[in-house]
Amino acid sequence: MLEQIIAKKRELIKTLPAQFERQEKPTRGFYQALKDGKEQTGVGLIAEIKRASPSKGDLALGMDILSQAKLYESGGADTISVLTDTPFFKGTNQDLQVVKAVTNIPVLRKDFIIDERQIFESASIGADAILLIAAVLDGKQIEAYTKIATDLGLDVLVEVHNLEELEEVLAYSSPRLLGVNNRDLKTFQTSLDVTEQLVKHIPKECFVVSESGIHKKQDVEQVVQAGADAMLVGEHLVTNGSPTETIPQLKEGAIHANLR
Ligand SMILES: O=C(O)c1ccccc1NCC(=O)[C@H](O)[C@H](O)COP(=O)(O)O
Repeated sequence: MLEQIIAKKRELIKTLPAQFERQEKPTRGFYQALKDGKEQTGVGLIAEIKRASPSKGDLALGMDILSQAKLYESGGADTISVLTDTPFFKGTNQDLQVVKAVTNIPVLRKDFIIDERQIFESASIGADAILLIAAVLDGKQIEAYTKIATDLGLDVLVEVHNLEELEEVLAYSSPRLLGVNNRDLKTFQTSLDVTEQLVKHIPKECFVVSESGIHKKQDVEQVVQAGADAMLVGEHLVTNGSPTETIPQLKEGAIHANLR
């Protein structure tokens, strides 16, 4: 699946312009917002706008992005992730622009970045942070792309799925924000044990985000207890009623973990 996604991405990148306009406005601090969220509630939250996915198909095709984003913010999300990939996730760059315009919290562009022009594009559409995936980039590319993003004022979330990817990343850079994705990209199964296992190998200075497969407060308790500082939640928040109720419920899991 990942190979198919990347093959399609390569085709689309050919159509990107060589240059993009710089944003006038300064970016919102994505990393800082997650840190503040952790300090205030025990766990930072990246709430995801996810219309569809390769593993689950259509999740929330008719979702009103504008009100969903506002509900994320008023429900207590510290930041928002927007999947901008169209062929596999049915998201768009415009989704991100809408989210940025109607909220005051930082926005992550969640896409499959394999070319530096996509980083300039991310800045031009108003992203405050980008995702770099170790399953599709080597350590050197992650180091180089992080520099480009940082120079543009963007924060970077580096994502790993296993120890091999983690070691490759750490051999070339020291990411401030490290995402551990609990989804196996071959089987699509999610297991929070991935966070438990990998956190032990992550330097203490990294701010760890547990990503995917988080659906209830017990899941949050498990990943926070394991050492995660923040979580990235998509499916649960787009399919389970109002985020003003589901977000506080999830965040409660951190209180339980920290009380132990
Ligand atoms: O979600 C998928 O099916 C998927 C398949 C292949 C590559 C990436 C995929 N998802 C991207 C994500 O990382 C998740 O959207 C994100 O972590 C939220 O996960 P969830 O809370 O389980 O929706």
